[in-house]
Amino acid sequence: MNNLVWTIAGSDSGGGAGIQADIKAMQSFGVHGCTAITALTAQNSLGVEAINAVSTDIIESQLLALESDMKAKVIKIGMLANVQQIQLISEHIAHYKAKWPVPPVIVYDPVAIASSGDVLTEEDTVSAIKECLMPLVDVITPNTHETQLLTGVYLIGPSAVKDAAKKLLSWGAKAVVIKGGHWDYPTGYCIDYCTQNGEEYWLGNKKIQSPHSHGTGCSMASVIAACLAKDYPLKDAFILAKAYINQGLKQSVRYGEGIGPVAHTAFPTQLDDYPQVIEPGSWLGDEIDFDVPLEFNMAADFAPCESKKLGLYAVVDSLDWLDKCLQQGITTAQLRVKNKTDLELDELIKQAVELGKKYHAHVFINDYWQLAIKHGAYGVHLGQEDLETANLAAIKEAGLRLGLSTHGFYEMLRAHNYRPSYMAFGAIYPTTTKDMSGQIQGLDKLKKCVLLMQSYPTVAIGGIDLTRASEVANTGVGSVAVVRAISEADDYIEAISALKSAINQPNE
Ligand SMILES: Cc1ncc(COP(=O)(O)OP(=O)(O)O)c(N)n1
Ligand SMILES: Cc1nc(C(=O)O)sc1CCOP(=O)(O)O
Ligand SMILES: [Mg+2]
Repeated sequence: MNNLVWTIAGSDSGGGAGIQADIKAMQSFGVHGCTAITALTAQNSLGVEAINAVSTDIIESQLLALESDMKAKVIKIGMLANVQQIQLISEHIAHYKAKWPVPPVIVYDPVAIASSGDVLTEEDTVSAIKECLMPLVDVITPNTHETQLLTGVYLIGPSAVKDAAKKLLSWGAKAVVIKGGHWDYPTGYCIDYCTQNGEEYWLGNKKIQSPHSHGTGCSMASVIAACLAKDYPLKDAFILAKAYINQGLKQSVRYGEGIGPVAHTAFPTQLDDYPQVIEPGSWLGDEIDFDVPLEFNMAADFAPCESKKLGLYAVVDSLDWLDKCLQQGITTAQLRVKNKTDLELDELIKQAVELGKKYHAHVFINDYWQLAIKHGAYGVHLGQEDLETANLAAIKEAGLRLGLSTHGFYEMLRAHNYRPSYMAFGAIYPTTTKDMSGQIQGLDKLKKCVLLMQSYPTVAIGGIDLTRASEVANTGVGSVAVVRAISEADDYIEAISALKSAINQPNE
């Protein structure tokens, strides 16, 4: 895996922002940072005394040295000190995008520096950014001040944020993250916005009251760049960058007489540091005028599961398989049927519930929450797309448990808003049971998610078989859900027994 990230940015002699912050943030996320320095700033904790632009020849020599030997997977661009620099960098990036075997992903964090002339307030700089650089940018990460300077849109509220983002997209950026750290909207909160491929996400948390916040913008963009280099989707990179900054603000200290730098720490492991995914129906959602979907019935705090560790979890597509699994002592199972008529479904779900009662097992019904309520199932399992349409209030009122699917950090935090009865993480490995391409999590992410969601029963699913079950269980996850490891086994009775042993579940 290519874990090389370049930062093309200015040096901060005070060590809190620019190149210095970028390298520290990248290091925290396990990527190797290379640099091409555009300016040598003279600054300390009290302010910027000088910005000494590096000549385009010297910048070019740094880029050529890196290109010949250390091609980047992601390039983060920070301070560009003048129009000549913007043009030079744009030409080089255009070349990389056209000629490299794997074109780099470009994260552009425009830097407005308020001292001896702010580059973003000069009209020819903004035109050069707009015309030369923006069409090459994959993700632009301005703060609210930089957004206003670039777009001319005054950010009086959330709809203005969306308008400004649309403008940046129309100039060619593929995705926009607008950092709300300096915004104080709503009062006492910090909300951030991201839009990509026609989707938009808002994150929010209470403002962390630390004056020592120098370098937060550069660091946040660098974490996004590092996470993209590690193949996280942008919405997860966005979450992790916010959590890293929140963690760093809590640990920040001053070194000079003025404002200290955000602290550089490690991968965030405390749920408290993670932002909230803002959803319709929530307090923050109302504050930022979210449209509530027509059929949306928000509910949270679903009935708990009997046990924190659900053990071997059989996901089956017929009553025959349900019966066979329960007969072998499996205590958690799911009926997951697709493409049946309403009449067939009604009968199947009724009988699945009866089988659960017969064997004193916990049977979840996938997707069909109305029939699960009608027949008094133990619980339902829903996907993220169901959250907008299912009547969650009715599921909760009927006392059914709710299991939710998640694929990554964004979906995990979204699911956490609903306080489900268990949280499922997938797909851990590639699987042929369902198209999960682009959503493979692996063991490292599973371990991180399980730690963050340790207050829930946790379930791992996707591509798990006998050879992998024990390494999955070693992440601390409380349950391993399987389809083919049972249904395609030569001897399903042996397979069930071996899977239970592999995850250290006693065979009752
Ligand atoms: C235990 C468990 N985890 C995840 C899923 C997937 O559910 P969903 O995202 O709703 O997708 P479909 O199963 O409906 O295709 C699951 N069923 N069970
Ligand atoms: C149904 C399902 N859901 C997944 C998710 O990640 O949400 S992966 C998956 C398929 C699991 O089948 P197998 O054990 O045969 O790989
Ligand atoms: Mg489903």
